[in-house]
Amino acid sequence: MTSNAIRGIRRKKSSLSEVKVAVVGAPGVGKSALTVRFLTRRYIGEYDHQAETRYKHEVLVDGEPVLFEILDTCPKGEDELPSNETLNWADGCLLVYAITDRRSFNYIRRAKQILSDMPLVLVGNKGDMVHLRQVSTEEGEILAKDYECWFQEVAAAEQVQQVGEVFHELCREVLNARRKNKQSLLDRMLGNKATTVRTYARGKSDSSLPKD
Ligand SMILES: Nc1nc2c(ncn2[C@@H]2O[C@H](COP(=O)(O)OP(=O)(O)OP(=O)(O)O)[C@@H](O)[C@H]2O)c(=O)[nH]1
Repeated sequence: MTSNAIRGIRRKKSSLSEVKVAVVGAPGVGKSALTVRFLTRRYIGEYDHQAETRYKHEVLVDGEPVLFEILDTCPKGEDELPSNETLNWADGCLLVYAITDRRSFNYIRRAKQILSDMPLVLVGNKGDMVHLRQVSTEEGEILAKDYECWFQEVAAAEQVQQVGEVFHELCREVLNARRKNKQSLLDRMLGNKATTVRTYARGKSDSSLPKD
């Protein structure tokens, strides 16, 4: 392999962003169906797993390579909220409820109370089951406005592109938040430096002033 090729691979690897996503929601809302849809483009109707599952998946988001780490959480019941370990691990959360299940919408409100200030996307799944709807689209929109996050109703059972977009949007939010944090850190550092320079300059000019 030529040295140019090696440099190319190194550059590509270093530009790969890693984004850790926790998929959070009450039992049975379709967390696994959404995750598997995004990972494989397939719909798995019955996904029997008893424990949380972690996946890695590399995709292009807006033309940039991103390595997703996705934690498909698996609460044992409606009272089990995501653990601190999960929340500390995640860069962002996909909050999933089913439009056919009012209690799963209430689960999201309870889960949100323990979330730190992190990028979120709110998803109302099972959008194909409108005849069994218990949560209106407006309620989803109002909650998302309250959380200042992106919201979409989807159907893991029927949609591929829309489900992918939900994950992509969360990725954009995470990368934006990361950029903002970096920028504010940089501003703070530059701000401190500027203060130092100013102090030094004044000191110098003060000492060069003729004394009365
Ligand atoms: N009609 C319909 N059914 C869905 C959809 N998404 C998931 N389901 C069904 O809902 C049930 C639960 O889906 P899962 O993906 O296992 O839900 P989960 O949130 O991962 O459940 P837990 O692992 O128990 O927390 C399954 O029977 C799925 O086939 C959807 O978009 N539409």
